[in-house]
Amino acid sequence: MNNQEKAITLEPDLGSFTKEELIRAALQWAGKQGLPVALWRRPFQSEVNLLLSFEAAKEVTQYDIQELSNGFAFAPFSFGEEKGLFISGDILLSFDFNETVFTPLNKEQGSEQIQKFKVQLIEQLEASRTNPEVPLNGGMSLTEPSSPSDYEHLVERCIEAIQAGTFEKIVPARSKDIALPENFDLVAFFNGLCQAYQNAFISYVSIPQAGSWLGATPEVLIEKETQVFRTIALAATQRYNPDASLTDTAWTQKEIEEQAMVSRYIINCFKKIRLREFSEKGPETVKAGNLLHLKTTFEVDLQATNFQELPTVMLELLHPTSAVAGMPKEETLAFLKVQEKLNRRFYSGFLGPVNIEDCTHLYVNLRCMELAGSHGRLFAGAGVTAHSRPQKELAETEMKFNTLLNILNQSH
Ligand SMILES: C=C(O[C@@H]1C=C(C(=O)O)C=C[C@H]1O)C(=O)O
Repeated sequence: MNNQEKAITLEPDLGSFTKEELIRAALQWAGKQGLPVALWRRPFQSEVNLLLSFEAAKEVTQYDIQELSNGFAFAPFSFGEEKGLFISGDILLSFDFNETVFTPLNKEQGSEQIQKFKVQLIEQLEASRTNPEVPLNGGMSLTEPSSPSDYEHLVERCIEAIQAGTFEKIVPARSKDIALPENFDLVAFFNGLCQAYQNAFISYVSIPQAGSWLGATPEVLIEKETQVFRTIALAATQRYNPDASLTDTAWTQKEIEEQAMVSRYIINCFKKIRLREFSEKGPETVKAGNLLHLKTTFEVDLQATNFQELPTVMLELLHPTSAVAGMPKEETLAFLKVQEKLNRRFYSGFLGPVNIEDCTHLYVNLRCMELAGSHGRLFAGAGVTAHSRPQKELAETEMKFNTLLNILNQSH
């Protein structure tokens, strides 16, 4: 285990608690003290991770992957103009099958911190029996007007702007406020998402400066697994039909072009930094919950190209990609700022573990919602091109909201 002390297996005194009880108590512990916390499950993994920190999340203007300690990144859509957040990890809790492992990430304090934390966690586990509620960060006002017809008009304005020639593609977004079920259970909802969406990155992040966010995103922004760098171009959307095979899925010209633009955007980023040695696989049809998308995967061997800074450089160049903003980037960002009338906050920003076990996995924060009190605010966008139809794009945002809504309704 790189940079980290040997993992300490859970002592028997905590062994009688279930994974759900431990997760709940750890989230409550962090919430009560106003400390940041991140809970996630990576695609196709059974392991659930929970990162705890003993200090506030740091505000950052850059994520230097080579320099950062073990932690979790949480960046807003307007990262660059606004600061991003970084949770420096002190303790990593990993839950896999019936085993829970506590790993100290902070070399100086290490195992002593774990022992102290376990004592506090036991107290919290007791308290949790009488009050199972997980405290949420944030208290957004739920007043943003974003009616379905407002969105259709926004799509119309996007189509007009594209036809006028300045833009190739624009991705307008909207939000939808919902009342949470009376017996809302965050941990049950998180588990429901993990079970329903094997190929998504499931996350719950709660940071006093950012609020509390839940999501099930299908989109990798950048990944570094030891010496492999990876990014993907994901776009185009249709409803998943369980009776049809993925390989038989037909895509319209509009959808093929829309996704090709995202691929082109990534290749242009590689060109900018004169990187020629990359592999490209796709486009292929992939399932994301109730939806299908087109995806192309790009990989680079960091050792062979001798380009260790690549993840940091590509992160700066890629975000926000044309899958969530548009093409050309700067012009669409300026257009959306005036026209969208939505504070996206952390929706379509990025998030994920950094330098944990020598891997970094950053995802685009899609299919997500912000939680506040008894309400949630869902966010979704759709790629608009010259051939878009407002009604269809509106329906697409509803389908994207359903990624979370279907499971919320099922698990309560
Ligand atoms: C913008 C979103 O999704 C993105 C846009 C897509 C599209 O326009 O078809 C598809 C996948 C994502 O890259 C979202 O989920 O809110």
